[in-house]
Amino acid sequence: MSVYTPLSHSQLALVLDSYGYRLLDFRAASHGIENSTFLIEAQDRHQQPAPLVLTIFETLDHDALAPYLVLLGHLAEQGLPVPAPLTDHHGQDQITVAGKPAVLMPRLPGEHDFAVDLDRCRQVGALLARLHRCDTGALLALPDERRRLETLATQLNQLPDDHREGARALLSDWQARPAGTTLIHGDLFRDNLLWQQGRISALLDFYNACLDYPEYDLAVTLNDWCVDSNGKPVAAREQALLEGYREHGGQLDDSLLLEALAVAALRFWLSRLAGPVSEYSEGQGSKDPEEFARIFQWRIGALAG
Ligand SMILES: Nc1ncnc2c1ncn2[C@@H]1O[C@H](COP(=O)(O)OP(=O)(O)O)[C@@H](O)[C@H]1O
Ligand SMILES: N[C@@H](CCOP(=O)(O)O)C(=O)O
Repeated sequence: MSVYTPLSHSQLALVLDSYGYRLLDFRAASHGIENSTFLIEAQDRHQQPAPLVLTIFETLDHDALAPYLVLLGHLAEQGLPVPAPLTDHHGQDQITVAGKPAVLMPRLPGEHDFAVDLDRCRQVGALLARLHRCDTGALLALPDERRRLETLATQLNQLPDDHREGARALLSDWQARPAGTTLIHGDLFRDNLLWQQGRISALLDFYNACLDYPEYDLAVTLNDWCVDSNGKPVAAREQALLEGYREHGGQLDDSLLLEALAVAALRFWLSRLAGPVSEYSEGQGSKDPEEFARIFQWRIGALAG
């Protein structure tokens, strides 16, 4: 759970009122480290239950948030299990709460479940293939991952001596490639999916989405879903995820994937080293960088052959 911006019952009731909902109860979300997320029980105008989520954005401003909201609406329209933003009485999909941008969305069904098996890996691969096929014509420009990597490169001096120069060279090779043009999620970790009766019911947290190589998205995903507690790749899981991807029309370049796996491991090692978005959090706040140090070691070893 992370709540950087606490809200009182009456503050939240006022917010919901401007959308035509009556607040019954709320709690902080138990996952997530970037924003303040409240899971809400409410009633609509017809006294029907309305499960909702309010997210207060801790780092994105209104302009930066706009492309993600367009993206969510677009993906929901195309039948992906993502929450489309709701609009208030004034037709706005973004509001200001406690001085920060905020968005109200339907709460999608399902629960977090961190267990990994081959069937789940296959479903995740299939979901990524669907996402990567989405048309991007109607979207507003999304920030590009290359810029994020450029910013994260400032953390390279925090790496241990034996990895620093290798990591620098890897990143500079990667950055020299032109960016890909496929819509990618960029953060498909287990905590960004919900499950219901063994099927994926929600894909969440699109705030790392961008246009880049599908191999990079697969790499981010494989590094969370398909490694053991020592960061060692689990071949059967990788195969299942990639099979699911290919069976649903996804195509990939194996040598690009090998490099992307190392870059993606480094990306989350560096972002975890950079620390939480704010000193103050009522919850999880940060994640262990060492987990990605171990994954990086495996991935850079495989890349070196
Ligand atoms: N629309 C939604 N439906 C159901 N649960 C949600 C929804 N949005 C967020 N959550 C819950 O809140 C958590 C944090 O949301 P997320 O967008 O991942 O925040 P953060 O950006 O802080 O990582 C999710 O892991 C999930 O448990
Ligand atoms: N998945 C990343 C952190 C991104 O934060 P999230 O809370 O938005 O998923 C990691 O594990 O480092």
